[in-house]
Amino acid sequence: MPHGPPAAPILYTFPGEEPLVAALAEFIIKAQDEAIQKRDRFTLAVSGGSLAQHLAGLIGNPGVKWDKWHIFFADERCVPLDHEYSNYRLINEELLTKVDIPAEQVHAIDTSLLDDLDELADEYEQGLIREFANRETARFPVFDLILLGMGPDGHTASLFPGHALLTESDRWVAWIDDSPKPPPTRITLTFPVINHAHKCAFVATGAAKEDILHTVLDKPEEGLPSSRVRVAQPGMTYWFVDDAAAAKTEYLRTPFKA
Ligand SMILES: O=C1O[C@H](COP(=O)(O)O)[C@@H](O)[C@H](O)[C@H]1O
Repeated sequence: MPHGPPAAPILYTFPGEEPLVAALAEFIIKAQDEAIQKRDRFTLAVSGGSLAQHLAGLIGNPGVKWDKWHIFFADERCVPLDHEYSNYRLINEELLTKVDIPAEQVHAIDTSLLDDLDELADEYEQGLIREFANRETARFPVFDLILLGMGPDGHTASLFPGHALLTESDRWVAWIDDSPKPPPTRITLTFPVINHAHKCAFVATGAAKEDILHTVLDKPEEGLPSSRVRVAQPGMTYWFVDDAAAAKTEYLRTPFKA
């Protein structure tokens, strides 16, 4: 199906952690069911950071069909997989070690290439090509779902404010060696990939995110990275936010319905 201009993001707010985690699991399972019905598999890109702990509603959930899941990383820090900074380590500890997903369906970076960021990003992109080639005719891979976080500076994945990568229009996976947040070296999916997904969902919680959420949702013209996530239609962008993070935004709330 051809892609159209992006629709405005949908904002769901929740009174606390527990209802947000439950709703997010329902939302992910619905995306999974739609994907399996149409394509017999579920392709997901996950972020690191605080997102990992918000995936707890999937653990032990009978609705999840783990054998159909193919997990990539929206961004990864260029460190060994057991390093304290590794996004893989976080997701592995919080989720993957607690569920029954085939190991070959989890696509971590190739840590033998940590000394050559160009090679590392290229190898990760090749993994996407192997997964998506001949399945979608689009110029970019079309993930069923990309789960994103947002840093207090408005960054998402490893796309930071003011960085040259914000205008990348060709590569699927890019590297940086000047991340303002440690560690400096990272790879990241680029905006064209993120904005071609079937669905993209941000998760942001806590009062430390209230100012930046206000800017990102109410002043998109400022062009912060998280404001630039606008999935092309028929895809959609969603925000799962708790009341603390939503305290300052005046953006229209939508009642959650999976
Ligand atoms: O550095 C990163 O930060 C963002 C946001 O993290 P959070 O802990 O504030 O939610 C995260 O989404 C990204 O994957 C990570 O590499």
